[in-house]
Amino acid sequence: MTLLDALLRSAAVRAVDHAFALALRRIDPATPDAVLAAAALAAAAVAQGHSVLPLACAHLLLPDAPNDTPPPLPPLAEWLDALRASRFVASSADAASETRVLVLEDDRLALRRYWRYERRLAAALCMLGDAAAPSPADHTAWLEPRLAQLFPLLRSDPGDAQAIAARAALVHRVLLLTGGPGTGKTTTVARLLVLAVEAAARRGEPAPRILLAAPTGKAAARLGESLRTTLDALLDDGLIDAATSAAIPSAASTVHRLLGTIPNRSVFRHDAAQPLAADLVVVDEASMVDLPLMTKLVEAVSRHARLMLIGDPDQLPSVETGNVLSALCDAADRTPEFAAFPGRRVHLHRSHRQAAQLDLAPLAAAIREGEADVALDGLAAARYRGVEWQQSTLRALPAWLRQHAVPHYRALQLAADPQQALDLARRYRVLTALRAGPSGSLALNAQLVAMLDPSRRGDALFHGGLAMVVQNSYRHGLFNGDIGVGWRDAHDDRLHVWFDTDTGLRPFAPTALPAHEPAFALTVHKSQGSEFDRVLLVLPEHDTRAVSRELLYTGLTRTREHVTVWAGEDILRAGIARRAQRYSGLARCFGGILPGLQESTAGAFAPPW
Ligand SMILES: Nc1ncnc2c1ncn2[C@@H]1O[C@H](COP(=O)(O)OP(=O)(O)OP(=O)(O)O)[C@@H](O)[C@H]1O
Repeated sequence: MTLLDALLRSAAVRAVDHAFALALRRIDPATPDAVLAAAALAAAAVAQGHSVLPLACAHLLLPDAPNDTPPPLPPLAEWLDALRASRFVASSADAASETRVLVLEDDRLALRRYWRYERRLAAALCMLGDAAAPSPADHTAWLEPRLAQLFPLLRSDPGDAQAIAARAALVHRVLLLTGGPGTGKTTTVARLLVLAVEAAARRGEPAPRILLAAPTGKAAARLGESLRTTLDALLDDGLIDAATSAAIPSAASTVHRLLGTIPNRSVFRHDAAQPLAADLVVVDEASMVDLPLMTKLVEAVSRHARLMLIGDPDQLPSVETGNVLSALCDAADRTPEFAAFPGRRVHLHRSHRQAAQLDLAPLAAAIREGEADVALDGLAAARYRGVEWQQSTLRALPAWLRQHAVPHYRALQLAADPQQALDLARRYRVLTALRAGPSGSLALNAQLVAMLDPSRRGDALFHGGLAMVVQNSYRHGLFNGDIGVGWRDAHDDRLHVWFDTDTGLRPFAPTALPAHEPAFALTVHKSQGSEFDRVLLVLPEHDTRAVSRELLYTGLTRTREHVTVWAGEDILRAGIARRAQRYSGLARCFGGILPGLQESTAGAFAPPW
């Protein structure tokens, strides 16, 4: 059997990756098996979120199922020789040739499409950063006293990161504002927007046109609400005037909507030729934005505008390709020694959220730092308020679900109207590490559906049922991850599924819904950008690569009040030891050497490609 076929058989590549390699073989039947296998693996890597495949690490991408041993890969030197000799493989120097669908840099193989996205993104960021930045000298006289008013901590702590972020936002065209939950990212954004408006007024200019966006409708709604609450408090305290408050929008939209989707096209209305009508673009939950979307977003920001990307790079990266926010943070952190990132990153460390019921921060920190003993000791001693550890088996789970989860979901059926049902749905959610298998979201959804409405055969289209759309449908204005509630109208007994969309609460006929599945149990990946009062986090019984530090951190931090962790000690320990590695070439695009990448020179960045 060829290596290519063996990879398909062991599920190391998908049928679609295999078909991609076969298409290359049809073009050139003499293409060696090693090249075809590398092509299929590079395509499979994209599906796992990697934008490049370091061939030396390719074995790490093979499935880790205990009884399905993946085939051995070719020795690296031979593999590289075969690739270099292939008509389908470009080195970056001759990457302009369109027939070369793969690009090989050192031992890093990429699909040309994603290689180009990374370069386009880096070029677009450099264009923004290159544009003349306003001189900080304009503001200095008034800025410091004003900062001290808006950021009172500055008086006792000159290193207050929130104030540093605000200062940076006035100077840099590109700002990455990062931090964990409750570290004050939104609070800081509100205040730095105030400063941007006031700075323009002091220069005698009109207020900057500000646009706010987030990858999902839920995250956008949360950003808008949270900014408005902060601004209203500043207004009430007399710290800003009504004109300043009015200059800052209180509505955020999804990134797709901001860019203007065109039905059935992957390009948007706004691009470099038709940039967004904005002087300042703020994108929250940026860790969820994948590489192609981030590229199109940054290209659509006008050359004279500023861009702020807000997010938590410790969370799992976007389900799609590219650990974009993390890669940009990497590049920013290594500037100027190793890279030339055209902006600034400010990280907020301190959590300010005071929840009487929940003390998650020390556990989240131990997991982030990989300190398994600290985390497990704390869990075993019930030291983290609001965190409960159930070291139980999956066999015991259905009874627990019936007792603890089902009452929350039953409450949806008794709600007064669809809006109240959707509000109630935010109170509780079962989260899983995996989609498949006995601990996966598919199995737990099937159990929960059967408990809630035994007449259903697995779908959630019943009164009070929660359904999640799993594909983008621009026609419906529904996007992958949007969750709706089934609602039977008392007058005509017809069931509709109601969604909170960009344009408000909307009903959809079940037959008209895009692809969907029950949403009583969500994978942690799908839960990103959402928060719930209470969460049950279910881990598998056998160790798997999917359980990582980032997955645990993201799953736990979805909760506002209480989380139950259903997991054995071994799984937790293995998960805390593992990092959700994503391979990306983006940081290298900023013309730097990153440690471990074995580059010999730090070439200067030279856009555009
Ligand atoms: N410097 C500060 N001093 C006191 N309280 C603060 C400070 N910064 C933020 N807070 C409070 O901490 C809470 C969390 O702040 P905020 O919502 O801005 O955090 P966030 O990082 O945006 O959170 P999320 O992860 O939910 O997006 C809010 O109640 C806010 O008022």
